[in-house]
Amino acid sequence: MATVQKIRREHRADGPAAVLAIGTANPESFQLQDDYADYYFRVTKSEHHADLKDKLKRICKKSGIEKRYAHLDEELLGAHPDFIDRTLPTLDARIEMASAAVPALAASAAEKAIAEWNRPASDITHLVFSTYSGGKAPSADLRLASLLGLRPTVSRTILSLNGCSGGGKALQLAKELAENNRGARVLVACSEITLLAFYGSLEGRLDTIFGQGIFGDGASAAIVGADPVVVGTIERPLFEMAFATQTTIPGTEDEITMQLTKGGLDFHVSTRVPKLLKNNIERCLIDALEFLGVSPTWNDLFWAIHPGGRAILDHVEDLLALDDGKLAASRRVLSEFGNMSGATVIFVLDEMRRRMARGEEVAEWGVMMAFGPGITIETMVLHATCHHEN
Ligand SMILES: CCCCCCCCCCCCCCCCCC(=O)SCCNC(=O)CCNC(=O)[C@H](O)C(C)(C)COP(=O)(O)OP(=O)(O)OC[C@H]1O[C@@H](n2cnc3c(N)ncnc32)[C@H](O)[C@@H]1OP(=O)(O)O
Repeated sequence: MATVQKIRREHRADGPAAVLAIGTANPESFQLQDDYADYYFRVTKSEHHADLKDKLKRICKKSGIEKRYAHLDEELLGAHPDFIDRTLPTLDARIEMASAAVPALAASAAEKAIAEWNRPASDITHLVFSTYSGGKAPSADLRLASLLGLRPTVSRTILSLNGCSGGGKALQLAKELAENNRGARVLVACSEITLLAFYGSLEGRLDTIFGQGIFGDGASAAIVGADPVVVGTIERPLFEMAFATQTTIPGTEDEITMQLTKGGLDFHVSTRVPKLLKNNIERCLIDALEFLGVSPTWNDLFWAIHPGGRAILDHVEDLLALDDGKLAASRRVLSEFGNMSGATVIFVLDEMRRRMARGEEVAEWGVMMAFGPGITIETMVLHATCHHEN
């Protein structure tokens, strides 16, 4: 008779989990940051809020963003003018729209990841899906499984309202699943669509103006698995996942919040967030790297930091005295897409592997960090295996 220990040993993977493929997608419609304040106040018919328009212009100018994508374009908004007024009961209509758009965008990203992975979608054993843009069951994870033709036994997990830390958490869960289930192949999908939180401006609601200045829509996907199939180089690891932690900054529950209301998704991000992160991330980094028994200088590592805002990247760079270019992957993603909440950090990994393939980043070891409500800090130590691949 087999023992539980023996069964456990046989069902665990031998090697560490690794990111085996990445895909990303955005809606077709985009706005240039330089034009955004004019666009927003025109389509929301709020030109009379001149002071708020000036504020949005200031935020856009300092955002480090050039372009952002959005599912809710002028035409769709024209068909739903009630979305502009946050006091109207539009939640049902927003959720209906998001429940189709969120999995569809996730499928576009996942199809690219699966094509790169080089194996059929039916080989995926687990799905971890993260989004703040939902409010229905069955959720976007089931719809995505159906769009991709995943097997009926695929084991699904949905993470809701994790905000900007959702991608980090989803990757950490994927690592645990892959290492504890021999042969598992986990599809991580993050899909964020801002239409739940799109309102016209209102005096005294500065969160709305802030959100309009930095957030955008996007979906990202990664395939995670241990013990890659190397015969015929079917699977090629990009980043081995060495160690992951989650930390919550005590007493910061009210600094980043999200709540579904009858009028959509209400959110608040305090102006203290960049400073709070600056004061707390070094401890997370030291703990994660001490556990591994290494103490590199910060510039010896590569950095895949969630670009929650330009000020967050500036604070991290300053705190760790990082050389110019060390945060180039995060800054480029911020510039090209804005803050796509939980989806963003996988975009940064995608950009990082391109930089590594071009020889623009040579560090072998690195850190991925994502930040969200809590305030939660997700930290993962990565070992890159994609430097000399292309
Ligand atoms: C086409 C796309 C369409 C998109 C539609 C989008 C619709 C909205 C959707 C939102 C959904 C979001 C839900 C997710 C929420 C969870 C987010 C997270 O988990 S974690 C998110 C983590 N991300 C962050 O925490 C963002 C980090 N922050 C930053 O990166 C920067 O502060 C900055 C870029 C925003 C401004 O640059 P900086 O160098 O600081 O420049 P200054 O000091 O000169 O300030 C300029 C003006 O900005 C003001 N202001 C600043 N902050 C806030 C605020 N929080 N609050 C309000 N206002 C704020 C400040 O008061 C000043 O006003 P004024 O004096 O001129 O009147």
